[in-house]
Amino acid sequence: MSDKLKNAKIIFVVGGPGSGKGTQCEKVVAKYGYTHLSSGDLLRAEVASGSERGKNLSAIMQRGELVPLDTVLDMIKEAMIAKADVSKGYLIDGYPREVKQGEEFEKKIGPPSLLLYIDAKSETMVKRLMKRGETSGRADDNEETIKKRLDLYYKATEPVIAFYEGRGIVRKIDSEGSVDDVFSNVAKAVDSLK
Ligand SMILES: Nc1ncnc2c1ncn2[C@@H]1O[C@H](COP(=O)(O)OP(=O)(O)O)[C@@H](O)[C@H]1O
Ligand SMILES: Nc1ncnc2c1ncn2[C@H]1C[C@H](O)[C@@H](COP(=O)(O)OP(=O)(O)O)O1
Ligand SMILES: [Mg+2]
Repeated sequence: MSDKLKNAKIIFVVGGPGSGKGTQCEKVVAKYGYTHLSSGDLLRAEVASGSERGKNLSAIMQRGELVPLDTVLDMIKEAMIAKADVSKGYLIDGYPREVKQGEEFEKKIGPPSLLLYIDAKSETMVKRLMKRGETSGRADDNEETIKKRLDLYYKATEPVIAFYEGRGIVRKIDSEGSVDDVFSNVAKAVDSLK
């Protein structure tokens, strides 16, 4: 356990690909000043660095699969420590994507105070990702990979919700409405933390 993160306020942001996690996190940062760490963004930065590790990660992500737990957890922990002196709290976006990731995170860093479950219909997520794919330049925003990512989400990530529901820290947010309507409910959930 790293002392610097001992009492850090941690919010897990969990939801399917294209549910709106990143969009809502940006609005939480603007309003509350939290530190937004997106597992996907950290991984894409590693890929962009051209490192050997990045090459391996890129192949996995293009297949819509999960990268190794230790890799993504170490990257998140490193990024959290780097901001520990200035952070008001952390939005961990896109992690955990399976129950054992949550367990490992809690062993190495600490427990979450809240889990924001960003919930959208499958067809909505596909529609949004296909649209995002027109401009994102992401190798995983294509029909075939989107399907794999959705399958993986329902199989591996939805059990994360149930795991934390047992602790009473899950706030389910309907993400079908407009960005602002969704955010008004996200803000209520974050305010409940104060
Ligand atoms: N409430 C919403 N209504 C319509 N489009 C949305 C909404 N939230 C996000 N989007 C769009 O859907 C795509 C996926 O959103 P994003 O925040 O990247 O989701 P995630 O991080 O969960 O994959 C983006 O192009 C984003 O602009
Ligand atoms: N916690 C995690 N464990 C394993 N792989 C992860 C991960 N977070 C992200 N990845 C990999 C698999 C994802 O399909 C890919 C993109 O992640 P992302 O940017 O969070 O996707 P999205 O924002 O579209 O939901 O990176
Ligand atoms: Mg995202």
